Amino acid sequence: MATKQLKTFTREEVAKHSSVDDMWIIIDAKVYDVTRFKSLHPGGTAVFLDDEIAGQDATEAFYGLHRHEVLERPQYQRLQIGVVSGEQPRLHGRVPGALSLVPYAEPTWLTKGFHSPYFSESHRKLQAAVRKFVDEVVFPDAQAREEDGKRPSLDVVAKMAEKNLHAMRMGPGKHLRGLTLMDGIVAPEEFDYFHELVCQQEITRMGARGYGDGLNAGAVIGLPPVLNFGSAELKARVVPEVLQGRKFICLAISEAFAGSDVMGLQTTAVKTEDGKHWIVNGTKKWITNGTFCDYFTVGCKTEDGFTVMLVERSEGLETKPIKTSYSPSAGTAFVTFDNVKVPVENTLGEEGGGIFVMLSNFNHERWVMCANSARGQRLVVEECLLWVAQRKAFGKPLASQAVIRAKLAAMVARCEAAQAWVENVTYQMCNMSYKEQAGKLAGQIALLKRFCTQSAQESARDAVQIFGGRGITQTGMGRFVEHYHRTITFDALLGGAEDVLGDLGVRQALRQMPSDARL
Ligand code: HEM
Repeated sequence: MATKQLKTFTREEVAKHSSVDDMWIIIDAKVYDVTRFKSLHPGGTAVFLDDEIAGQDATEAFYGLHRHEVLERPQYQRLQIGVVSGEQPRLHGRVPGALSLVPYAEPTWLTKGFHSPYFSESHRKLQAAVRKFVDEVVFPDAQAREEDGKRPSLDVVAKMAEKNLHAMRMGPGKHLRGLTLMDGIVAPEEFDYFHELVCQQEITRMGARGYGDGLNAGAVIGLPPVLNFGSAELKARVVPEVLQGRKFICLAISEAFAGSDVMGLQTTAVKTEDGKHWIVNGTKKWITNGTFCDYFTVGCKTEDGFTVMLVERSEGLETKPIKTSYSPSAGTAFVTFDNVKVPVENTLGEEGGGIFVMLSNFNHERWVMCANSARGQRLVVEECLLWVAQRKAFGKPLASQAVIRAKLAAMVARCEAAQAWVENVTYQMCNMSYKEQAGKLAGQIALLKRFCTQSAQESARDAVQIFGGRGITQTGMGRFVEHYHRTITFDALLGGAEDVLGDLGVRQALRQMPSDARL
């Protein structure tokens, strides 16, 4: 199709087109012919008949009611017939791959003129590449899948695999050996938890919570037990196909009977007489990615206590979707095991040693959630700052109301505090062995997660107050805030509920109290 030739008009010429049968408007120096469109306009025809709109510059009115992305939709781009002579369009929405210049929209280490002791040139290069990739490849799919509820597109999963993004989301370790990470930007041996933080936070920045979980979050929590406790044969078979996005894995621990109470689980695994297989019976609930997974890392009650094993989708294993408050893209499932036969070689760790397998997994899982929570909050701060600056109420920008500024002050403080604590813990992880992390950081990460999810929920509430009705509307200007507010409680529950984690953190601290210290 030939590109339409855009003409140049003076503002006086545009003003002549202000009748019902011939109507133009200006938005950001671009001239739109809305004569036919106005009767199809989702906001009604009447708005265009206003003397201050027809034939006039409607930029301010437009941006008070629409996100910039509306003008980027092909069906509306076609309405543009020209530009105002001597003027240049300058307004933009999200610029793919670019850093945002909105204050606090980026963590300090990505803010011009600010410094950080943690991030090197290699982290910065990775960040730039992952942002570009996520914005160009993943973001459009995320928005579409959140809407239609389908799982993330397999070609996006495959493209992420080409960059080895699935592998990088597992953190540093032997699984990265020999891989080309993000076209070789980072060498596998230099990849550390800050590199992983970059990957996790850039993916979260999409603002699509259900889709984000659908995008192999199951592997982030379900594969490490295989990596750390699986036999060499099992790892050789399962790990590459999961990291290459050809097979999917999830963590199946929680049950309807027992949420955070791992010892109260009722799914059983009993050995066959020849000792070669486990026979698994029971159910699991709220299993992220379960609807489409090939592998399930399952916690079972066994003769010796609690054992974790890798169960493959096979006869007797069924999954049903659970409707939750985020999108079905996450593949949240109810899983039933009816005499499912599992080779004993699929046992992860010691028989009866499942608690150790689970506990050692929790730190990384919760740290990922903290990293994501800190980044999710920041996106909401950015949305709110943009909104209060461009939206007018009572004849003044919303930002001129002190009560709005007070809310923003609290939101900024929370997200900066969360990020600073996440970066500090990340630094500790980079400098501690896996075992040391398990011993020293479990309490700290539990408290951090509690802080992140509580502050996220407070900011979600503030953001809805700032956006008003749009904060509870799934389309239009407040759509990211609505989504955030609707889905934020997931973070506060998955990987341990807030009260449970708070208690864990304090109990750990009390255990380390010096016996001779007194007030
Ligand atoms: C080329 C110009 C325009 C296009 C393509 C356009 C498109 C749209 C679209 C797609 C919506 C649905 C909501 C959304 O997706 O954000 C909408 C809603 C709306 N539009 Fe427009 N519009 C244009 C110009 C205007 C102008 C100049 C005004 C007013 C002065 C206006 C007033 C409204 C109103 C009041 C709504 C409903 C907003 C809401 O429910 O929150 N539109 N428009």
